[in-house]
Amino acid sequence: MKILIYGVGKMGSFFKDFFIQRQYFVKGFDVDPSKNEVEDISDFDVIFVCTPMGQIKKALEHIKKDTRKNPLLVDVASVKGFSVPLFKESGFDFLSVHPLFGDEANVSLSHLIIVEESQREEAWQIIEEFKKEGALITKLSCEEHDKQMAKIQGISHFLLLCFASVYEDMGFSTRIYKALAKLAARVLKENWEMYHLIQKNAEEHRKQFVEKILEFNKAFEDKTMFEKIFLDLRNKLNDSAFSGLMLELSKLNEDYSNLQEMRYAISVIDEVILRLIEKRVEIAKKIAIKKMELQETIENTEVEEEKLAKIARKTKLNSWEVEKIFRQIMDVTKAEEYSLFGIKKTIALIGPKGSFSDEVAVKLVGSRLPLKYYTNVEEVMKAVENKEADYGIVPIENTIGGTVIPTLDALMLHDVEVFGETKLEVNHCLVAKKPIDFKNIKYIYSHPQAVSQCMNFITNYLPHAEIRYTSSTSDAAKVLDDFSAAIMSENAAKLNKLQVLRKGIQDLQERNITRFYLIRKRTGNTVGKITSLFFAVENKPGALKKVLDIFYAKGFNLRKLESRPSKILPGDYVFFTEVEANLSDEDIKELRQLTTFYRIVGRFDEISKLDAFSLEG
Ligand SMILES: O=C(O)C(=O)C[C@]1(C(=O)O)C=C[C@@H](O)C=C1
Repeated sequence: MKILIYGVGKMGSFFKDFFIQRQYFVKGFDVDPSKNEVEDISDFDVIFVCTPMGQIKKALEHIKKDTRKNPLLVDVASVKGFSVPLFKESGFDFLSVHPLFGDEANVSLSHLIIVEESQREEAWQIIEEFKKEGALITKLSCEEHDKQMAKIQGISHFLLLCFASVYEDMGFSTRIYKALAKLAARVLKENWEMYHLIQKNAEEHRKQFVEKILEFNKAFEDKTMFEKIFLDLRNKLNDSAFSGLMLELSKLNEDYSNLQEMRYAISVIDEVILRLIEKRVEIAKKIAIKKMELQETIENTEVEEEKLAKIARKTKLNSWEVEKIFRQIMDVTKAEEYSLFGIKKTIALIGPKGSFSDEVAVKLVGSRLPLKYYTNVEEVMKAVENKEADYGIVPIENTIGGTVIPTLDALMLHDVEVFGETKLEVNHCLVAKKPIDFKNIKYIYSHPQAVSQCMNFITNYLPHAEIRYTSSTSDAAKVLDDFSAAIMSENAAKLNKLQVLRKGIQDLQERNITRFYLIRKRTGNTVGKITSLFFAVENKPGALKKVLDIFYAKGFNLRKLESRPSKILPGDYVFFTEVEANLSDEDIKELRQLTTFYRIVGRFDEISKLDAFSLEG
């Protein structure tokens, strides 16, 4: 296919380069000899007529006179009411298009409006090339095209010409003033006849525009009116960017044959997903304001779980993976909802939702702070130490199971401090997917600590069942089948939609209390009626007694005393104690003399509510 570009101005050059880059045979013809590449225009299959509008008629006459073939002509003029009749009169087959270009940063074709189609093979090939480039194709009638262009071009040119008339170069400028001057200069470089034709079509739009200017001129005298107009316009432009994108989306089809087209389609879809997530967040922020007014928590797990279940039912894809995406979207949404109220702090705890730590967190902050779930104490401590989370909740002791050793060991290793403690009464329940006789339960799933707290019940009622440990009580929910049961809190059972077979199965009825530490990255500034610390003494008789004597002499009661291997030498131990006193610098000085090592883990009081707004740190 041999292509002639008739008129090698700005538009002509674009088409010339476009087809040369795609390996076509292309020549330029121009009245300017420096741009002209051919003497003979008779042997071309396609001729793009890119002359100024006032010269189209002459160009068509020239082509008619000189051509031997029956070329397909391409009309690229921007006022179709003017050009199309001329092409029709010429008697040639022609394709009439209006190419629209991308923004400043992207000068390639972004949109091709087809006004007159042609059944010729060459026309199909040309349009395919534009589609491959990623141009969106819209079909409009001649009248419709000119009507829309009269508005789009007519008003913007009018505005720029008015601006040019008041523009003054003052040697300094703002970005917007400069940008407008640049745009106006661009318009003024073009052929005035074409711009006059555009303005002729835009008479009505110009009139409306001038009326609007006068209306605004009056309204802007009033501050409230200005604010209203300003904010309404802001919304209008936001929405129009969005609806433009949706229009692009609606034009995508699945009939692609080439990689570039498919990639473009996906990039449009990605952009739509992104804008939809942003829109989703904006609406959720409005929900957040309502929730605050109604004193409801930001997080509503019931709403979330219901939505996720619905999504999983609806998707044709891997529902587990799709659910993960939506969980992530909800996390982003919640973070934005929280930040609306200036809440950016997060709490790390052992999850999943419904765990005992989760119950504590909800009790402490009423889920006014975003919660980050981890699988074990070590991970929670690391998250706090690395500032992935601002606070952490870790279990330290249970009335039945005793000290939570992994917590002690992790406190020793990580750069965190305890700034508070809180207690939770733990009530274990035996749960299952549906009602089941105890004798038919083959397996019991739960966390080792929960199992150890319910041993009497298990021995008496479920002696035949095999115990299988899981990393958390509510993780057990995931592995349940029709012949197994799990031990977890009533809260976790509710969250996992499980049946409670028996409540309160723990050995010590009413007294199964777990104590939790509230931790944060070490600041060294903790205060409270209790001090937690590690210390080590020389390996000789009476060394520990001397330390204990200090506490005795000062009348400090010890709530707890544990020893843990130092993990350096066999037989080497580190002691952990909770002293019922706010140890002063003086107390610590005395300690230093009698110990080989000591470390204050924190001074703290019992906390029953954490005020998300006044948390320091
Ligand atoms: O429905 C709400 O309350 C919301 O704030 C929205 C949303 C969500 O992203 O879907 C976010 C937080 C809630 O936990 C539940 C749902």
